[in-house]
Amino acid sequence: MDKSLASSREKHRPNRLASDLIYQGWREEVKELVALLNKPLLKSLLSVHDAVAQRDFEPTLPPIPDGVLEEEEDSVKIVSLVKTKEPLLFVRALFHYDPNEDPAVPCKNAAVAFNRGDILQIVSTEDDTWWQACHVRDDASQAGLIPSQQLHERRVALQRPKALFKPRVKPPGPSGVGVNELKRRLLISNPDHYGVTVPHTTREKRRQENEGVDYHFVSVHTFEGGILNHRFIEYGMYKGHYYGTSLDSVHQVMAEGKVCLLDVHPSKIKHVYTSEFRPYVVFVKPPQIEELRLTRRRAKFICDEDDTNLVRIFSEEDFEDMIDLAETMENQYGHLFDKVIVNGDIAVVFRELKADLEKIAEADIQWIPAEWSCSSPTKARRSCGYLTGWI
Ligand SMILES: Nc1ncnc2c1ncn2[C@@H]1O[C@H](COP(=O)(O)OP(=O)(O)OP(=O)(O)O)[C@@H](O)[C@H]1O
Repeated sequence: MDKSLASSREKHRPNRLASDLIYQGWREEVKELVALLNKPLLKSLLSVHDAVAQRDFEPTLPPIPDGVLEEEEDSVKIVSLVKTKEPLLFVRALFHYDPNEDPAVPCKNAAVAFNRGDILQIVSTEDDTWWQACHVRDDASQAGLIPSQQLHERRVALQRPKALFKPRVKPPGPSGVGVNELKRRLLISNPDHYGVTVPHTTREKRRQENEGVDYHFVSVHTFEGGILNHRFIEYGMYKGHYYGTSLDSVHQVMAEGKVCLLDVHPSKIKHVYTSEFRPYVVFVKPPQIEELRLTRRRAKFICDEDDTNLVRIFSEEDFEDMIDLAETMENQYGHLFDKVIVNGDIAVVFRELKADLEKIAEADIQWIPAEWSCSSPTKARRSCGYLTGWI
């Protein structure tokens, strides 16, 4: 498309178009159109289009030095090396790094410390083990060494889960950290916006239960077919009956136009880690033990002892297990989490979570793996190193 077309669209920015259409009596359609045109994805698409139409992407070449063309040589080749303003790549850190705690870093003073969530500009990936990067938040920041993706992945793979050495911890076990409480509060706060999945089970339907509301009641044959066809995100057996959460049940919630609140063990996140679901993963972790004791004084939780569900109050041992298990999970799966919240004061935590989810829904902006930016639905392996795309 040529410049004249691009500049003609410039004149028809949403506001001008909107007032023309409102004048013609298209008020509702106009609102929808303006909302659509203001979506970040569409805006980016239009700005890329304009850049291409105006050939903005071409580097500005420096002028040819005086006298070069007057030289007597038969053929003069002018080679210009131009470094564009384009950076090598931006990444968002998925783990915390402190060179002072890293005995392997070649030079602590030449390394860059960062926290989970920081945005870094990668300057060099030439070395397999140590990359060079600087912080984006800070214009004056110097580039320095950071562990490469490969190095960090190797380190994580070598980490032994702490739980293996702690016989009291029973992963995945009842955590009681408050995931259901937060889900329940989100649902009540906006039932038109949030939804939850209906699980499948092979046990008999009880009188007060409804098919498709409490559970999908299915035969063992159907359930096992679902397992074979990888239709379950998570499943297990309790008192001789299967229970599970299927991918289809997530589709059902999404088909109603709702955000699906899904509670899964971190090891199962990979099943929904696709461009189709684009999950936003929130890890709920317990506060320090003093705050746990204080906030959970009156709380009760369901635990499974000798195959029986018991409702009981938290013991000191439950608190310690909860903290240990959360630490193990965060070490092992921290790279999969978009947000970590510490569930201390429930009212404060709920407000924070709700505001965060609303911000994401409104802005329609989320960090995603770079491979999801291509059009076909893809599964991604979120590496424990970095995420490299931002949409
Ligand atoms: N921040 C909090 N302050 C006080 N009580 C809380 C808080 N968070 C959760 N609770 C209470 O702790 C108990 C266990 O919470 P909840 O059932 O939500 O845990 P859960 O993580 O979903 O556990 P499970 O995975 O075992 O189902 C409930 O009685 C809940 O009301």
